[in-house]
Amino acid sequence: MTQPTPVDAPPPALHLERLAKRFGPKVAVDGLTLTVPQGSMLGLVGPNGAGKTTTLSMATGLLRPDHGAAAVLGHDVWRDPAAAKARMGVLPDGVHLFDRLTGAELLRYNGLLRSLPEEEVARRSASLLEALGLAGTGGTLVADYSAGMRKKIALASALIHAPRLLVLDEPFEAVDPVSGEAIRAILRDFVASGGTVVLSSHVMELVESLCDRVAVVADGRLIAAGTLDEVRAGASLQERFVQMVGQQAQGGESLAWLRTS
Ligand SMILES: Nc1ncnc2c1ncn2[C@@H]1O[C@H](COP(=O)(O)OP(=O)(O)OP(=O)(O)O)[C@@H](O)[C@H]1O
Repeated sequence: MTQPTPVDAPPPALHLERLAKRFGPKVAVDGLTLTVPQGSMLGLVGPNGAGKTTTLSMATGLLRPDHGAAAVLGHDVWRDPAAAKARMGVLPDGVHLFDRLTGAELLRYNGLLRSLPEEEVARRSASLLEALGLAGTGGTLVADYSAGMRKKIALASALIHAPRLLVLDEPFEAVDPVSGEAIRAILRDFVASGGTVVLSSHVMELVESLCDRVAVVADGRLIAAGTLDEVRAGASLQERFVQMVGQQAQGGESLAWLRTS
């Protein structure tokens, strides 16, 4: 696979090379190439059905691409999955958790699965539960968690082995503002210490305030990528996004029947 970096440069945190996926007649991802340098926070944005989740699923080894390749810190996700996955923490779309475990048990399970010693798992679990505002609910069954709490425990599970790359599908969805702020602080700190984050979101203001790089996907193709300033080109990200994607809200004449008077 083509590496766009010079031989002696550090490998990118994530490199996607002409990834493609089709579901029956539907082309979900159409030859998408993207490089995410280490130490950056990239926001992946695009309209509903653009192919973001499919891309992230292929990037993280959850969905096998029809064509193309993905590499995490130089390790091919499909040819060397153990090395790639050891370096990556993933918050997938529509997380399926073992919900008959308590939050603390779920973290312990994930920590032990990552070969961490028992005491280290306990230490990291306690600090993650605390940082994410779940300290009082570590003994509650995940089945009894709210949607936002499930998102937070899934994020904690993705962090417990201190990965170098975090791939997060809509990490702020259903999360309250206080927890959202805590998650932002965790992600900023993670990147400041050399980690890399790739997150998808529909909230342009959030991407604008948190990310230093943006990739815009539409119809399974990358239509823009670069630093935040390069992509927004003097406008707000929201304005640029609407211009690029061309799905400006219509006046709603077809909904005239909805007007009551
Ligand atoms: N398992 C599947 N079977 C059939 N079609 C699928 C499947 N998964 C995704 N698709 C289709 O592929 C396209 C891309 O879907 P995907 O979930 O990747 O988009 P997305 O950008 O994440 O959307 P959203 O912002 O709404 O979450 C859509 O047209 C979707 O209907």
